[in-house]
Amino acid sequence: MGDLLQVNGLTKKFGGVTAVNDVSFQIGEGEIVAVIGPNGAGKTTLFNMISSYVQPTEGEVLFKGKKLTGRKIFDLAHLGISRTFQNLQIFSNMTVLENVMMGTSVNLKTNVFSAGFRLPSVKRDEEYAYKAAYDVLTMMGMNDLLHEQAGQLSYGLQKKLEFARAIVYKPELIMLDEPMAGLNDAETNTMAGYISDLKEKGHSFLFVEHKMATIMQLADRIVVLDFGTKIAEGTPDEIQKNEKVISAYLGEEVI
Ligand SMILES: Nc1ncnc2c1ncn2[C@@H]1O[C@H](COP(=O)(O)OP(=O)(O)OP(=O)(O)O)[C@@H](O)[C@H]1O
Repeated sequence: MGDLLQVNGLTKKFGGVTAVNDVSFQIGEGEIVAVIGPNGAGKTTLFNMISSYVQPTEGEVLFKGKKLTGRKIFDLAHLGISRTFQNLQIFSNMTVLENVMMGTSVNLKTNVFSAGFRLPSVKRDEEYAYKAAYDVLTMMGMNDLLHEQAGQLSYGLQKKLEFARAIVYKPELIMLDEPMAGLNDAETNTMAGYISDLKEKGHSFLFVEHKMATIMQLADRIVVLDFGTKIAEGTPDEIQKNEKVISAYLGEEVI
């Protein structure tokens, strides 16, 4: 399995605080990697560096051998990387369909939402965006909500909507920051099902999550952070038995 993503020695210092300290790991094609660790361990900062929201103090990230570090956020989408956020980032005043259509703009030649002229290329792009968004929303059982205002949806549905927007342009690597947070058990299982299905289709995932059962079920490999440092990496089985991880994070009850 070739490496899709290589994280090499990432460090981030905020003034006197070292939020992430010399963290390295890889993600192979079609692999699901989870990042876990106690609150404040540096998970979100690591995520932000990988997705170019935050520049590292040291280290670099390669995607299919190309350097990501220093690129614009929009470039990442073009390269085939998407991400969701711990705090939902949907367009509340737009409809469900429009939100997901926005996610397709990376694959379009024209800007569907600002194009003033009714050129054939704009129409083709609009049709593409509509069909791609419709197909994803149908797959996720949300096709009866197409014209609802996104801000009016329940929290669980808004999480699904953000996920739909992240996957609509079929990125190779999908980064999810706490995709199950705030979801009930049924919603969590549904979300886990979508992730497994996409893995079957060859997509790779990097996700941060606190729900242990879901992580153990989904992840091929787990990276554990504590105080910004990687203290362990391994399969779910290995991580559950790792003494350092148990004392730093998991506690005795999980084993
Ligand atoms: N912009 C910032 N400026 C200063 N310190 C920051 C900044 N962002 C994060 N930190 C600090 O870096 C450390 C890591 O924070 P981070 O949010 O990455 O942890 P986390 O593992 O994602 O936590 P949680 O599980 O609570 O989301 C913390 O000590 C935090 O206070």
